[in-house]
Amino acid sequence: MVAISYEDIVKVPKALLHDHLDGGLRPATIVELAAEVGHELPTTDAEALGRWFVDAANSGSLERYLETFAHTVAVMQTAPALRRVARECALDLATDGVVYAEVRFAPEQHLEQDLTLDEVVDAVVTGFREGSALAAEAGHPIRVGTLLTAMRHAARSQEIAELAVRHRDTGVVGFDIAGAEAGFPPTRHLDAFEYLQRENFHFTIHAGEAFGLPSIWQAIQWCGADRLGHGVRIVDDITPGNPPVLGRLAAYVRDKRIPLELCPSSNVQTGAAASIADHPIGLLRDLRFRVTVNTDNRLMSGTSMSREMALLVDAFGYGWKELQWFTINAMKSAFIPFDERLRIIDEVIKPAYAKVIG
Ligand SMILES: O=c1[nH]cnc2c1ncn2[C@H]1C[C@H](O)[C@@H](CO)O1
Ligand SMILES: [Zn+2]
Repeated sequence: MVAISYEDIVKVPKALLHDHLDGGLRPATIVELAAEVGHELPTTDAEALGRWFVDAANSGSLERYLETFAHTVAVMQTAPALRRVARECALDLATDGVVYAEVRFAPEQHLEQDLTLDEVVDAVVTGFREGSALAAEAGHPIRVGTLLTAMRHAARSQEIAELAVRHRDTGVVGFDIAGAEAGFPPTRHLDAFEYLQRENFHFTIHAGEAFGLPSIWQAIQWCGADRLGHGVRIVDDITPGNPPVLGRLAAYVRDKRIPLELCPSSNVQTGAAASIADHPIGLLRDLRFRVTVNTDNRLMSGTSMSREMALLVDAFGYGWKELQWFTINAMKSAFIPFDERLRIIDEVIKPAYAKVIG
């Protein structure tokens, strides 16, 4: 069998559920926007800046990895800057062959000048719409949904949850919490999650990345998360063996088909996995958890959706069937309505993979 190349993977449709807007800027855009606002960068050479982000994020600690966002958030403080970054994000994802993406960001981090929360969301959603239109013209149709993130160390989750619900008919499809995990359990934001449930809205929670099972358990059993952002530490509840034995929480996650938004390169950088080959995605896929493949932060990982898949092909020998399975898993787990998900699976994903599977 001929190995699948990165270039082949770019050509097939992919679905991405976990990508941060402020973790995916083009280095050249950061340089330009920083010059406009007088923000000092580690270097003003775009190529060197791209390398700087990856090196700085290769820290082995989530907290240090998150420090790099100071430079992206600093240049995303005006409506035109947010709109541009969102437009370029949609274009870059579409050019990489992503046909469906949920992109998240934290509106509360973009209030340093005089924008309101609603203006921040409007600017980003407009940028995604413009980028998607440009991508469609260029022959790369993409549907981008926005997720609003609240920072878990802060105390604005209820406000951000209400903001998300307010914009649910104009592009916002879900809610999330992110930021340093240790010391900031999801139950701190229980009011927000209960509010979202009463509103029949969707949410995912970053859990089981830098902190283990208690965080995953709270996210699901206390907060009612629809999906787990990362969730990779669910392996701590699986005893190796032949066959491996699932504890009660791991069994629950698998039985209920709770989607895991796994982000291989990001996990290697923050120390959640030793290498791609050692990443629990191999085991979790073999055990048929609802596994999805994601980028997390394309800038900090120097990656793309196609590159993440290519790394998995190299490490685990996956073929087109597995790549299709990841893609359909993601599409089934998306926060847009069922009929739209089905349309993308039946009309876009399955026909394209049928051609390459043969
Ligand atoms: O992988 C992550 N874990 C926790 N927080 C994260 C991760 N990637 C990005 N963030 C944070 C930093 C961003 O500023 C924020 C909103 O996108 O979310
Ligand atoms: Zn993330």
